[in-house]
Amino acid sequence: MKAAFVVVEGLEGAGKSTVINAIENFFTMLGHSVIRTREPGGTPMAEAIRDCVKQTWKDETVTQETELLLMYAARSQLVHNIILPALANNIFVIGDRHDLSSVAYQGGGRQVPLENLQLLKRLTLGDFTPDLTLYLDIEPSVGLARAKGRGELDRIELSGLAFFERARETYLEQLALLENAATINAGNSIEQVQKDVLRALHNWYNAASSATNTTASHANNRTVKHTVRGDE
Ligand SMILES: Nc1ncnc2c1ncn2[C@@H]1O[C@H](COP(=O)(O)OP(=O)(O)O)[C@@H](O)[C@H]1O
Ligand SMILES: Cc1cn([C@H]2C[C@H](O)[C@@H](COP(=O)(O)OP(=O)(O)O)O2)c(=O)[nH]c1=O
Repeated sequence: MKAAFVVVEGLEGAGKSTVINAIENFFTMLGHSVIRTREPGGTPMAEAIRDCVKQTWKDETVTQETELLLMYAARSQLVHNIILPALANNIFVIGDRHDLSSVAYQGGGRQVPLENLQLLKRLTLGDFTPDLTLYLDIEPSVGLARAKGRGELDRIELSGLAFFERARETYLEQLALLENAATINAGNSIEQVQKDVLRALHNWYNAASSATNTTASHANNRTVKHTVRGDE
C-alpha cells in the first residue's frame, strides 16, 4: 500500500500524544517505515515558530492575524520539507495536529472568518490533505484539567473555556463534512481510547489496502467515515 498521512486531532489533553505510540506501532508491525510530526513544529524553523507562538509576550498582545500566519508558516515548512518528501519515499507520516487545528482554534476559537483560512490553506498547501483524520473528542474542561496535570498552561491554553468550547464545536462541524475521518470518544479510559483508535485505523487500512489492490487508486481517493464509541 502507498504511504499515507494520518493525523490525530483534538483539544488539549484529549490524549493525542498518548495514542500516537500505538498508531506508530500499528504501522511498524505491518512492516512500514513511519515518522511522526507535530504542529506547529517539526523542522528547526517550525520549532522556533512553535516557541514563538506558544509563549506569553510581556507587554505585547499577540494579534489573531499574527497567530494565524505563524501557524501556516510553520505548516508550510513542515509539509514541504518533511511530509511530502517522506510520502514520496513511501514513508507513512503520523501527524500530531494539522490544518484542522487552525480551523478549530483560529477559526472557531479566535473567530477568524473561515474564508481567510481557506485562502491561506490554498496558498501554503494547495490541495494537500490528510488521508485519515482521527479526532479525539473531549469536553474542554476535562481536557484542560488533564493538560494542567502535565504542567503550566501556555498562552493558547490560557485562552479560556469559551474559546475551547467554540474550538470543539468547530471541530465537530468540520468533521461532519470530512471524508476519511473518525471521531473517538476521548472521555473514556486510556485503554478504551487506544482500542477505539486502533479499530478505526484498522478499518481504514483494510479499506485503503483493498482499494489500492483492486483499482490501484491513489491514497487520497479513500473514503471511511464513522464514529467510534467505546460502548459499541
Ligand atoms: N483517556 C484518558 N484518560 C485519562 N487521562 C488521560 C487519557 N488520555 C491521556 N491522559 C492523560 O492526560 C494527559 C494529557 O494527555 P496527552 O496525550 O499529552 O494529550 P494531548 O497530546 O492531546 O494534549 C497525560 O497526562 C495523559 O497521561
Ligand atoms: C497546529 C495548531 C495548533 N494550535 C495550538 C493548539 C495547542 O494549544 C498548541 C500546540 O500545542 P500542543 O502542545 O501540540 O498541544 P497539546 O497540548 O494538545 O498537545 O497550538 C493552534 O492554535 N492552531 C494550529 O493550527
